[in-house]
Amino acid sequence: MAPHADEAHDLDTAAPEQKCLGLSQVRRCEDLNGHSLSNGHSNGYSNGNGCSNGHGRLNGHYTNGHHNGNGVHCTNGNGARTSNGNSVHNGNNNDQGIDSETASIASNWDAATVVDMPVPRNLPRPGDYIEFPQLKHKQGAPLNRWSHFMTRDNDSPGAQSMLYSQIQNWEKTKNAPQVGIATVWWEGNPCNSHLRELGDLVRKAVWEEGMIGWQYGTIGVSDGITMGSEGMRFSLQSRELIADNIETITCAQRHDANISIPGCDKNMPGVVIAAARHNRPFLMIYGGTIRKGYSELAGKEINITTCYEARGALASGNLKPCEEHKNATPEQVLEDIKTHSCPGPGACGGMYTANTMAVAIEAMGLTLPGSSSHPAKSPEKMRECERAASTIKMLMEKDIRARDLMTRAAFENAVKITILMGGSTNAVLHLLAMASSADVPLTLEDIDAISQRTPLLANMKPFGDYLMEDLNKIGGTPSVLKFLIQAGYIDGSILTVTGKTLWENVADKPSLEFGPDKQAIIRPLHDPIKTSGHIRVLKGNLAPGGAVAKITGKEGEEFIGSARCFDKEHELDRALRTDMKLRTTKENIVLIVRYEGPKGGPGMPEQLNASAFLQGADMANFALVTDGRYSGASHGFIVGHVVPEAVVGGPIALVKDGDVIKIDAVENRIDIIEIPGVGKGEEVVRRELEKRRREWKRPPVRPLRGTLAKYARLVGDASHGAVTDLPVKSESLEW
Ligand SMILES: CC[C@@](C)(O)[C@@H](O)C(=O)O
Repeated sequence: MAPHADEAHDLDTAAPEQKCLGLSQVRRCEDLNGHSLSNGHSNGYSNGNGCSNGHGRLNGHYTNGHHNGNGVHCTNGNGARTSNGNSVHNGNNNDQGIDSETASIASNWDAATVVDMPVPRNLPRPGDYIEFPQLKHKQGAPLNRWSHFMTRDNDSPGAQSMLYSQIQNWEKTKNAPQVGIATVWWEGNPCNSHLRELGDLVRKAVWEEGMIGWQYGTIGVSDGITMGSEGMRFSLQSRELIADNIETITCAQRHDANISIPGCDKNMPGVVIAAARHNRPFLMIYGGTIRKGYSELAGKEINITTCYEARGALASGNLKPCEEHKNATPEQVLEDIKTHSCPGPGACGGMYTANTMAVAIEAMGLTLPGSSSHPAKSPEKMRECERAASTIKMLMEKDIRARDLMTRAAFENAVKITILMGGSTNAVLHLLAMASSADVPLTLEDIDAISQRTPLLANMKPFGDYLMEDLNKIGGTPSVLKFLIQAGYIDGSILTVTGKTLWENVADKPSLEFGPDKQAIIRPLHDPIKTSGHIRVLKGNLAPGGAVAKITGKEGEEFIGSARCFDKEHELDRALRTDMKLRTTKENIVLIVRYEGPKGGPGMPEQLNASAFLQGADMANFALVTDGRYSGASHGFIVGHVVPEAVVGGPIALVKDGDVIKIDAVENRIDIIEIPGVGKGEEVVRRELEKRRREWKRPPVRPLRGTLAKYARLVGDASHGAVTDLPVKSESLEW
């Protein structure tokens, strides 16, 4: 069937980085947020007013008179509110790629009366994605901007018949907007097992708003369950598959909006990457954290990490029962820990990867307030699901799309809160990947620069004492955001899914209190855990393309030791279990685990088994270096994401047992500084590595077929987020 005339060539052609959309005309702006994209990280800190940071940020001309009733006036105490002054009168013109016929369909939709909406538009580059004329922006009705091409007139009777069979109501089939509800549901993982129930709540609320809610599932992989096995190789690629899955359904089925409900680590970046690609009105509902567990035999609160660390403790004779149960064997203690670590549904409870990503995405404004800290099983989580329906409808009415919120300032918030909260190293990969999908410039160097000037404040696990459930009790992420906006670390002026600014979302939340007898989870600014970030981007002759370390300071800031190399994680695992000489050495050892990168693994597996073993066995004289990655639960002197990875001939492939390696988390370097029998110093090492490179042969790469083989062929390096959907520079792409 020939496309509708208005479906064919009705696209806006302005370059995305120049776009800022007024509604009845395309306006060109320097950038998306009133400051230059290229120097975005020089954001500086706001003046504590929590709303304006003096960058002319767009923060609040979103008036539609109904639904959110926000009237958005900044409530930051000083009334500061900035606008870039580009308010554009929308009027009722019909030049946005939606014909008059469609407009009449829209009349059922109580057209919004938006008059002034300087939303920072971040449209994809024309040609990057399958194009729909509805790429044109328009406030108010119709809300079925994408789906009406199937449901109007008689062009698609087959589609209409099939849709009607599910809806049983012609009025709705023809006119109601269609909201995709993507749940990363599957029942084998506590992080995901409850998501369909949450999806059902959302679906019901969407229908009650007069819209159609289509719930569907995506794939998911559990890091916790696959940890240490070949299955773990599928974990990182599941992020890409989730993104592909949601992009496919949203675009193929022409959904008018998307609500995604992820739970486990890769789920969150996966749904956000999808949102940047389909660029429909979007919001994310995080599945929520698990409750903490308790082991009677160990006599302490426990969580999933306790299981992994108990393994090392068992092997080294450190796993002991508490006094009250002193007759229990170590095996019984382990059994009790395993039984009680996961007391219900929800994602792993510390500031591990899932909670890190959820907090980061909330700080970007892509969730309702509190989404990242509401526990999986809580009335707050249920209310959030119900509220999602009216929120998405409001976003559709205002035509605020995913990329409009995915600005440079939003990404900076995400990086900063990851550091302030002691988040997972995986956030580096995921934020780079998410930014890449939204065409927002964000580099490893930007993350490093932010980390250098951002303190670590949260006393949360893995290295600290508290879990997300504890944080929720003191006000959760909204109270933390309120504090951090007031402190000037987080930009409160970004637009969020509520149609209000981040500051407006949290201004009336409880304030954190500091001092004796108050909370001990978030440290005051004058007493941080570390004055700069725990996430360190290292470079040096071992990782010329970058590496990412997690250094909280507890483990020291410098490590010098002799290399002990392992090709693949299972070799190290075997050595840790069986090589008593290695385990009992008093020498400083740098364990190198290679051929575990995105391509070489393939799949860049998380190496929690090794890091937890070292913790559980108190092996503080060991550092770990890998081209793979770590769990959010990993801590100790750990360096991952080494680029270039071994399989492409990176220097990590050339290290030999005994080489002396220095990791310097102050100067942010990782170098081979001495080669026994050859000599010391930069030049000597460089020449020796050149010699070894000539002798190096790439080991056979497996597998050759199937999803991981496809992944290995497509995936980029970790310093660029390990993405499979790399930005294409020109149309002359070689196939
Ligand atoms: C056991 C599962 C974890 C904690 O490893 C993973 O979720 C992560 O944080 O990376």
